[in-house]
Amino acid sequence: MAYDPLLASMSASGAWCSDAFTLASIPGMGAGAIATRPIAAGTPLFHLPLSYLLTPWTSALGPALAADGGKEAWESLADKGWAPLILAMMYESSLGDRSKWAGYLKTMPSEFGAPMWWSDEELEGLKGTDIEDRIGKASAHELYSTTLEPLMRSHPAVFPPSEHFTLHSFHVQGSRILSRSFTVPRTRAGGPPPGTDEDGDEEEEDEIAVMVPMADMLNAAYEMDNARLFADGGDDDDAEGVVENTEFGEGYTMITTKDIAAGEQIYNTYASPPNSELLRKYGHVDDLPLPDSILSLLTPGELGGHPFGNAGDDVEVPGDLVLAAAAGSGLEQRVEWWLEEGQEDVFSLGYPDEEDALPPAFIAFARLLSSDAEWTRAQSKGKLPRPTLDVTSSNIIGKAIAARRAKHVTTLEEDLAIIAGPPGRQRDAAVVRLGEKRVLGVMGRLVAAEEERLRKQEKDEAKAARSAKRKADDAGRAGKRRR
Ligand SMILES: C[S@@+](CC[C@H](N)C(=O)[O-])C[C@H]1O[C@@H](n2cnc3c(N)ncnc32)[C@H](O)[C@@H]1O
Repeated sequence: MAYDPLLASMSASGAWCSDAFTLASIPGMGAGAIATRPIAAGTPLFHLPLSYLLTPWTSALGPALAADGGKEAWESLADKGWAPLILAMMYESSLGDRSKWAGYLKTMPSEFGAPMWWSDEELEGLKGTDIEDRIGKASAHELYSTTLEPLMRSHPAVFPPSEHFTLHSFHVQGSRILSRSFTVPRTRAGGPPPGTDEDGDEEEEDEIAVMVPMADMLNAAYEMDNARLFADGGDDDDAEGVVENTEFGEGYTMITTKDIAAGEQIYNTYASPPNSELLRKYGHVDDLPLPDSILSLLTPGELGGHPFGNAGDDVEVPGDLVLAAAAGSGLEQRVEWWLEEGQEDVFSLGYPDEEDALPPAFIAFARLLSSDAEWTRAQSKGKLPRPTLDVTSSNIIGKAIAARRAKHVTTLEEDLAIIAGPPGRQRDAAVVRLGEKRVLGVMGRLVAAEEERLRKQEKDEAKAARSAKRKADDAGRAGKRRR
């Protein structure tokens, strides 16, 4: 069967795999893992030794380049993000059956739904969404042409002319990493231990992207995860003791976190990102039944007979829209101060939960721009403004939300009509747009209601103060008359 090479490659590398699940084709999701019998929570499904993770240090590329006089060239990639892993995957693919990961590489997709692969016309559908400026095709291309291509050209013995060393293959491997990699501490990937800083203290170990065969065959959907990858050896804070019960050596083990019925799909978690991020990285969107707590916040127009979406959706409101909404002069100095304090220049809005509706930093920023008293206090005390809404800051935030909403070029009706149609890239883009518009709509109304309440409160307080003053004046006049 199609996945036999992966299983064979796993067992040849000292990995272990339970027969409590099988890999199968799942409509709309590619391959996925299905339970072949009931599985209790806490059951290991497969285990991989560290040496079977595909990383820049476990790959045969480093030694091959060193043997060809390319040690320094290889090491020069260390601060170039995914470049070493992409090159290692290109190289391992070129080895064919001589690669330790041959069976794994054969099961990997070469076609992707992520916008990196969309035509210009398809990309039009993402106008105004959070993905629009984050696709990163141009910067990826630059990494290839300025760094990887020259390195490969300097070592033709390691990189002979081959379909595996082209720009296309570079993008394929990059997309595999984007949609399937895991991050692990550098030393567990086979990398060098952290160095020391100028005080002689050990630097914090960084996390790097690696490929984890079989673990990347699991799909995910919002809060549906029933298994997770745990680090054997106890460096996983979330392991909750389950790891100590496994009999495996150092490596990673996929363990069920819930009881799973026979025939049910086994889901990992991708950390429940919003649809914009799901589409950008993984090439799909979550269009699942929304909870009543969200549905009740939508207008009939936003609902549009489609009670589905991603409860984890969010939208970013850039700080410059807040600055424009504040519309004051000399505010750039306040923005500079804010950034020097290490604060973000974008504010992420999601559906409100009971505790926090607006991010406190969003309110604090709006207050910094709108209140001279807060600005004076910020400068003299070095403190961020209090994250408490007043009429002016809620008005500014409302305007910034409206300005962010205006970046979407389609209407709700157009989006909903596309969503009612066939699946595909256009529909995925419309699902992203609808989710963003819903979040902005909900948050815009919430802020407007708060502004209204605060205005009324201000008016009532002013009225009460006037009436108290009148009473005091009347009492004063009466007192004078009595005297
Ligand atoms: C880590 S891989 C999972 C295995 C993958 N299905 C395969 O065939 O190799 C992630 C990819 O699986 C697909 N996928 C995962 N979860 C999905 C979902 N809920 N709906 C649709 N596709 C999904 C997406 O193509 C995503 O890029």
